[in-house]
Amino acid sequence: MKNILIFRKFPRKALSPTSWHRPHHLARFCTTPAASLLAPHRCSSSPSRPATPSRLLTMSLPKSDACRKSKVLVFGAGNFGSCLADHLADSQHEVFVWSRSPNIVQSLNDSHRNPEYLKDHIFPATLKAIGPEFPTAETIQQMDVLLFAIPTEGVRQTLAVLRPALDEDNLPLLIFVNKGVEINTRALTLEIIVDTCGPKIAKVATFISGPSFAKEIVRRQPTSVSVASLSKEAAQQASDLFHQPWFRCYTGDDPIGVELAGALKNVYAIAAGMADGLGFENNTRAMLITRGLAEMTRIGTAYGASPLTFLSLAGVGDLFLTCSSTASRNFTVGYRLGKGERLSYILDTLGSVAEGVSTAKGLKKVIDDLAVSAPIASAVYGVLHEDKDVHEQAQALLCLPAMSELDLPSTPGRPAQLLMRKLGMEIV
Ligand SMILES: NC(=O)c1ccc[n+]([C@@H]2O[C@H](COP(=O)([O-])OP(=O)(O)OC[C@H]3O[C@@H](n4cnc5c(N)ncnc54)[C@H](O)[C@@H]3O)[C@@H](O)[C@H]2O)c1
Ligand SMILES: O=P(O)(O)OC[C@H](O)CO
Repeated sequence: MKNILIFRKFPRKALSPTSWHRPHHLARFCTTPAASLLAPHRCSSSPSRPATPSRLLTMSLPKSDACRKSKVLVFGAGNFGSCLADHLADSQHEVFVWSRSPNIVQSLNDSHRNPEYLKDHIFPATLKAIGPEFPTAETIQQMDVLLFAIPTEGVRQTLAVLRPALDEDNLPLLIFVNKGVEINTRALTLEIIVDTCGPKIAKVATFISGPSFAKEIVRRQPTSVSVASLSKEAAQQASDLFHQPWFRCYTGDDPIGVELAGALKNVYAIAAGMADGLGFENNTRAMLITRGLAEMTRIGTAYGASPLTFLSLAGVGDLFLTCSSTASRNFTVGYRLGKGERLSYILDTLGSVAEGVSTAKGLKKVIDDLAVSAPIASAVYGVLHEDKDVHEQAQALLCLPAMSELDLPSTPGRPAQLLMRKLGMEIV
């Protein structure tokens, strides 16, 4: 696969080994009695800033190019944008976060708190918020890394505004963490990037996905993610940027699979939540996770992704997390539907995005186009967007005829091949 690397060498300054081994907020939680090593604890000078289990303080990463300081601009100060900005600022990078909300910008800068998301968390004082105006071309051009943490429906518009500020011969690293499919076009983010920024930029775009609740990352609970790009070098650089003992990165070259997995698992999390809300128990959840994985793999393979990607952190890892926790917004939407609440009321009161609701719509078109069997996703679509009764959909699923367990489509790959052609590349 031929690939031209065009992004700028980053970062510029080397971190000192001390700061690398002990990110700044951890330095405030120095020694801890052995008995409390595993319990998150608090520092008297910063009472609400939670610590990493302190034995991590003794861990260090090998010195490499990663031990350098980058200038990062995060688009979106919601749960995930704020949490990743926090993580990178703690790793001594110079981090800016853009928000459309003047209230969030002011509060992050003045009191180091986000008044709408992760409200209990105190962010590093080094983190700077900008907005509500879109960042200027001058600001964008100073960055080594642009990190997009906004819902998929906002990516096309954001990239269209941003594009004139990008110099194809001197690109920052571009990282996307959204997990969804665009409703009207059924496009993945890689395709949105090709459409708005062109193939040269899309070839180096990098996608991070995996089991990663924002509220646990800010408490430095050990977390792992998949980092995928068509450019090996871009994936490695993104991994170097994020990798820490409590945030482990695993690189790969199947961005289409990683993206699809991240988007699809949200739909199955809604299904698992519905089952819980209806009163079904553990066997049923395990069935939904396993059959959901089979569906995801079938859809992904028909699309042209590698079936193995669905066994990754972005695949089964995130599916397992999101289908088994009430901390998931998608699971919560399903649970409340199962309990009989109306979707419009649930979305009005959720306070944050549940990407599975819009993805189920885009995904339905993908499933129909591919003529792939995805009864669980279709049932979720029926409840969300065709006003079908959740009990009836569950019953219809349970009454499906017996089938073969591990069928994969025999002629996979059309949409991915079309996308690769747009990129001037072929799947090998
Ligand atoms: N929260 C998590 O734990 C988590 C983990 C991994 C991935 N993600 C993914 O990250 C993405 C963002 O999720 P989140 O949890 O931060 O959502 P959120 O609802 O908490 O925040 C979304 C942010 O994006 C902003 N936004 C929305 N539309 C926008 C637009 N058109 N232009 C600019 N900004 C816009 C909102 O104002 C808000 O600040 C989603 O795709 C989600 O699936 C979230
Ligand atoms: O709260 P959810 O359902 O959007 O899940 C958040 C993340 O995607 C979990 O990895």
